[in-house]
Amino acid sequence: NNIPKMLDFYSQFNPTPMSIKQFIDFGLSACEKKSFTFLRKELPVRLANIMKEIHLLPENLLRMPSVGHVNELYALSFNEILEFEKADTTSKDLDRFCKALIKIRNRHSDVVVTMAQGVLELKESHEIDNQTENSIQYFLDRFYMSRISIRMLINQHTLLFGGELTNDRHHRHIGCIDPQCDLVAVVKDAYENARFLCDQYYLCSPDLIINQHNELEQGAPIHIVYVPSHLYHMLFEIFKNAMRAVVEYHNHKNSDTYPPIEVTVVRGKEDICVKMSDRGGGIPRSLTDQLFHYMYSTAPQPSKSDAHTVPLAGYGYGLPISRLYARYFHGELSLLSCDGYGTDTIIYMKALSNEANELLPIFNKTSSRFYKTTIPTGDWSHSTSMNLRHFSNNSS
Ligand SMILES: N#Cc1c[nH]c2ncccc12
Repeated sequence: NNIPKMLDFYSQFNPTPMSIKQFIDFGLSACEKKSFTFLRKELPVRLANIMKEIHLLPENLLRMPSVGHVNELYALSFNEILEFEKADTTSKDLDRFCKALIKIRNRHSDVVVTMAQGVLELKESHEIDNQTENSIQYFLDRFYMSRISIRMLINQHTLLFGGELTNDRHHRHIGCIDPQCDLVAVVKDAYENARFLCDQYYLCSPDLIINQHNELEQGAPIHIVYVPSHLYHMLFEIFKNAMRAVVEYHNHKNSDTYPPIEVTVVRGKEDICVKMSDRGGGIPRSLTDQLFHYMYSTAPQPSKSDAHTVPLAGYGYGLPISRLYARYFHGELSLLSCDGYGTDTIIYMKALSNEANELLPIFNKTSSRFYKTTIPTGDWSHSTSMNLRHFSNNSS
């Protein structure tokens, strides 16, 4: 196929966001033909929307070898799905479609790391100005959100129709969604795994206290219709950062006991929150934004040989991508730190599955304009002494 023409065609359409409720209802009626008919249009639309944006990247990033490689992967996958444009819905075609989706998912498994390498190649070869950094931050948030959404669609289809037996532990799951996800159980699971790494690296780890508050049913366990693997990913990342902060902060204070990490799970009418509070010394407000910056978080990764010395929390892309998982279904991940004391990190999720809509990037004039405009000069005062340059030196 002539890719540029097809790219222009499919990028004209806006992606169609699904809510968790729609994923559940669709999964319960489980019609493979309907799913196939939806995906053979929706997947090319989502791929084309983000591929058009890749081509708008700052020239020097686009020229990086790793970014070129990712571009090729997307073109290949885009083409492979277009093979099914005219296919009818015989069971043979449906089976080939499933196999193609699994092949595409595997092809793209390393894309997060490959893009990070592309950013590193740029960092090591060019001076990065503010506009480039802003474009990269804007792009990667949208690129990784698009990727989360495409992998969600592929996982739902292959889990529902791919013939892979769902292990009985998850017989009630609809694809990768658990209609009765037990939040406290996921918190404990993420804590145990992060604690294992912490013990291995620091030979100690902070304890865990879990509080629950169910505003709608006093004392009842708190469940949510959600994707457990997304919640786990966010909690595991935050636990690693919190444990590292607590142990490193208290080690240099030569205290041998660590304040526990407190997790509070709250169910409200509109939001379900998981707040994690640590007394790990916190970080200054001037640095909190950087935790979510891809440029700042991109450092040469340790090679496989010294993998055992990988820091517990490397501030890799874990936090920015965890925030994307929270935002993907219209939630949020907020980090509120008190420098000198500790940090609260709150994961917000929608309590109602019909409000948990996918949040998808749209390629249009607005997004294109972002890459072209220069950042407006500041319109708030600065604290430098420059303001005093018209006055005599006030130290005299
Ligand atoms: N995520 C997360 C964090 C949780 N606690 C932290 N303390 C210092 C820096 C980052 C964190």
